[in-house]
Amino acid sequence: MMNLTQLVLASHNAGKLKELQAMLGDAVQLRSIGEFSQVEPEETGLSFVENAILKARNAARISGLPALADDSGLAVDYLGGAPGIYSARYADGKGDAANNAKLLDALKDVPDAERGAQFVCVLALVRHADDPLPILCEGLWHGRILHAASGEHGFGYDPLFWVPERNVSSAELSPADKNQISHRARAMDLLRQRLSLK
Ligand SMILES: O=P(O)(O)OP(=O)(O)OP(=O)(O)OC[C@H]1O[C@@H](n2cnc3c(O)ncnc32)[C@H](O)[C@@H]1O
Ligand SMILES: [Mg+2]
Repeated sequence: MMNLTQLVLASHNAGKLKELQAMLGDAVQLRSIGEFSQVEPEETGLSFVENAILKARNAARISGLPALADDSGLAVDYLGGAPGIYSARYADGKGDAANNAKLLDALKDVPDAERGAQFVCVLALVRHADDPLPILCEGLWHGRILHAASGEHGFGYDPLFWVPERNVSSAELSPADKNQISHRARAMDLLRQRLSLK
């Protein structure tokens, strides 16, 4: 088994780093790829899996450390799974607020019953840049897209994602609660099992 006291997280998203480090606890220290490079790799894959592997390999190459990547996004039923792997770029790189505004507009007048969506998270772990056997773990979180933003916690699309288990938006969940039930939490549970971490 690999020595995993230190991993580089192949992400420039501070929200992901915070959540993943909280889930891992003290056993594994996540170092941001931002310590090594500010250049973000182009996400050229057509699936979450491809993009997660691409980001993990890139970070391992740059840092010389084993690397964990998180490729995630929001798949909306009414939009045939969009924005999906393009979630971060949905409003052409103008950021979270613009992404949320565009999504609300795309679902204007769509009734609740047709506003189903899932958050998706794929975690990829490589021991080194050319690792032929990346560990892949996926987590899904089912919910619905609200008609207006609500809540201040989290990041990205959280203010628009209604969580049926709690009857609030995911931005209204405490960070600890989100980290128990989110797509990312589910993927991380699987990863911990694969690595025999507790
Ligand atoms: O690629 P890295 O550097 O990791 O950072 P990123 O923000 O570009 O990450 P992705 O390419 O995986 O795109 C993820 C998109 O999905 C959104 N997203 C992912 N997880 C989320 C969560 O838990 N809550 C809200 N939005 C989330 C996020 O805001 C982005 O728009
Ligand atoms: Mg990205």
